[in-house]
Amino acid sequence: MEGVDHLAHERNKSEFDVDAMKIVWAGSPHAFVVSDRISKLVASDPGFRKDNRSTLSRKELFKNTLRKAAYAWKTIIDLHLSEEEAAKLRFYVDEPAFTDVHWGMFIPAIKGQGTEEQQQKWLPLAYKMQIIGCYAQTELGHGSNVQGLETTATFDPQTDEFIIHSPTLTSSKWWPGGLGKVATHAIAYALLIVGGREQGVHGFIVQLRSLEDHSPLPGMTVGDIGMKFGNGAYNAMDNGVLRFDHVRIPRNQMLMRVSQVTCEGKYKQSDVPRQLVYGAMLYVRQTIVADASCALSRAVCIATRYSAVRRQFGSQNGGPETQVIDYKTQQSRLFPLLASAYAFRFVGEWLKWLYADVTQRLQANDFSTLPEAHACTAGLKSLTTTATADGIEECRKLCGGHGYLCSSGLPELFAVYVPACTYEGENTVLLLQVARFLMKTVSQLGSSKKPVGTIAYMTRVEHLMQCRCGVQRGFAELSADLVEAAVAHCQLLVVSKFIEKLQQEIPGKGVKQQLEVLCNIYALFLLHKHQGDFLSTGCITPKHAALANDELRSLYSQVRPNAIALVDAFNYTDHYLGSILGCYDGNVYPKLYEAAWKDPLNESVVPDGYHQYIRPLLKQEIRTARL
Ligand SMILES: CC/C=C\C/C=C\C/C=C\C/C=C\C/C=C\C/C=C/C(=O)SCCNC(=O)CCNC(=O)[C@H](O)C(C)(C)COP(=O)(O)OP(=O)(O)OC[C@H]1O[C@@H](n2cnc3c(N)ncnc32)[C@H](O)[C@@H]1OP(=O)(O)O
Ligand SMILES: Cc1cc2nc3c(=O)[nH]c(=O)nc-3n(C[C@H](O)[C@H](O)[C@H](O)COP(=O)(O)OP(=O)(O)OC[C@H]3O[C@@H](n4cnc5c(N)ncnc54)[C@H](O)[C@@H]3O)c2cc1C
Repeated sequence: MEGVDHLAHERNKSEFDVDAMKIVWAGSPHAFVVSDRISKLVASDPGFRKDNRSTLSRKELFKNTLRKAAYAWKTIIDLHLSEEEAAKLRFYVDEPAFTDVHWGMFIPAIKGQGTEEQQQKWLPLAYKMQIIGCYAQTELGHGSNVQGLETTATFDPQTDEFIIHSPTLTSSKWWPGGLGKVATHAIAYALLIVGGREQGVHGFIVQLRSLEDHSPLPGMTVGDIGMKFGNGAYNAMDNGVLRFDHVRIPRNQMLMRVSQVTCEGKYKQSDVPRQLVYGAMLYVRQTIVADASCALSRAVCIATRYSAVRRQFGSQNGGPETQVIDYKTQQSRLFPLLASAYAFRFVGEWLKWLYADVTQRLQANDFSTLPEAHACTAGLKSLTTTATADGIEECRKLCGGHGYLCSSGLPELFAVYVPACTYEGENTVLLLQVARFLMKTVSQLGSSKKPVGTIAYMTRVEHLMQCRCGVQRGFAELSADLVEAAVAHCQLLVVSKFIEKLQQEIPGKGVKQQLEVLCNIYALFLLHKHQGDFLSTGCITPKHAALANDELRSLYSQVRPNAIALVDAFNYTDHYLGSILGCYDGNVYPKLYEAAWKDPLNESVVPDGYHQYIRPLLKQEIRTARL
């Protein structure tokens, strides 16, 4: 039944103002208007079609991605879109591409680590896409351990140049997105050697390919690293390999905000901390947290709508079966994920503020909050991406068998999303950074240096005041426990930022009440999941635990009538969702049926290969056939 809203009865049940919730989700009325307009623009333009992605070969997929990126750029120019609108357009085009890294890493690295002069030279070219950049840090043999990178940048005072070189196979750059086939330039990270002395890892702007015919410049061996997890999905991205053979670049192409090399060959450090070399990672981790709520909400939207459409068992007197969303087990798996999507949205908003704050301070040479900003971005990146990747997979299972179809949108979403647990800092490695920060704080408790900001609570935890161990002592031995402590610290951040959000004025009938329910679900679900830890540490009694579980069940019942409206508030178009199971009108079965016939296998009734393989089998001619 085309045109009928099969979820209308669900929408009629909702107890709050969905339009007002859409604005809360978007962040502001302005953000909502921009997001709404651009998502509809992309959805209505056949040039951004994506429903055939999973059936394309790698080469076709990649070429189609190039076409879309060029088309997106033309649209941005033709419509005079602002930077904010252009970023939204790329977001809703929803295809991993070299442009993500160009805008998301190459430009921020120059902004954060380049001098004024370098920014003036390179940024206008990058903004106009007259050069396309990638971020070449990771090597075949070294990813997490940045200080272990082997690529060298040796200063030659005779020519005022750096010689960039890959001395070993393991020093080959390996993974950078956009590097394989597209990027003309890279921010390449290399061990700086000046006057025979190693000065640690620094970033360099290196041209990779000719701006005339795109051929690699002399001394560069460059290509794609090959197929990745999932058909379609992240294979639209040309993650690359690069080897340098004594490539020479001018001295002024070392990013010199943090430290400089003079033409006489003197290495000088500014009074900004060395850690600013890692600045681009701080920025991207913050954007990844914001993105986690998008990916999780997308999966949750699909699973929630489909759970309201899908019916199994419970038919009474020949009436309809029960909607699976009414099963308590389905609710107990789905609603904590719905709550998490909202929780990550708000902690992402807060992290954006924290990042803006630390950036402003750094510009004024106040470096005091950098360690906290590093711990927050690293920890929340780890927590939200792990939960989102697991959550997408849970949503797939919540959709039963149909969740396994590519047309559900969930396999591709998972395949594209799951590397977020690894890139931009492997999640366990990042939690160890948080643990180190926490242990440092503990070791300073009782001194004159009082913890402030997100760690201020530590002074109130009595038994921490008794800890007097050095940071390093026992760290490695206890690292598995410390990682759990780091997760707990980050969960505390998520919960407290959700609570702070609720303390703000939130307009719209019933909106605040719904958010309170979701906040309580998020917190109580955590308590439920980690009941053992809470009980064993005496933080709660068994009675508290039982009360919390009762409350959780009651909260699920409160969410139930509002579930569809709560996912409608994400305001996703059917194009962006890319899922038959999650389509707005809930008309799932005819769409699934129709889509099946479009599969390339159904182009012929009798398949290719029948005469060669099936018929000889059936006719028992297999032994004589030439296979
Ligand atoms: C389809 C796309 C989907 C989603 C994306 C959505 C949005 C993103 C938008 C744009 C991005 C575009 C595309 C994304 C897709 C993929 C791109 C992927 C890119 C990459 O992966 S780039 C490579 C990233 N690599 C890493 O992250 C490496 C991880 N390793 C490290 O960070 C460090 O080596 C490590 C682990 C921190 C160790 O550092 P080190 O060896 O120096 O040892 P220490 O532990 O002693 O640290 C020294 C000192 O420095 C402090 N510190 C460390 N890092 C930072 C930092 N970033 N900022 C500030 N300070 C830092 C540390 O705490 C120590 O301080 P202390 O001495 O204790 O005071
Ligand atoms: C899709 C994708 C896109 C990427 N894009 C880019 C890009 O654009 N540019 C770029 O430079 N890089 C990129 N990368 C590389 C990425 O940043 C690295 O893969 C990442 O930093 C993890 O490093 P690794 O692969 O060396 O993992 P490893 O560090 O080898 O991790 C392997 C295992 O060892 C464990 N481990 C490592 N160190 C420790 C430790 N100290 N203590 C305890 N356990 C440890 C980890 O927890 C993990 O379980 C990309 C990667 C992917 C998958």
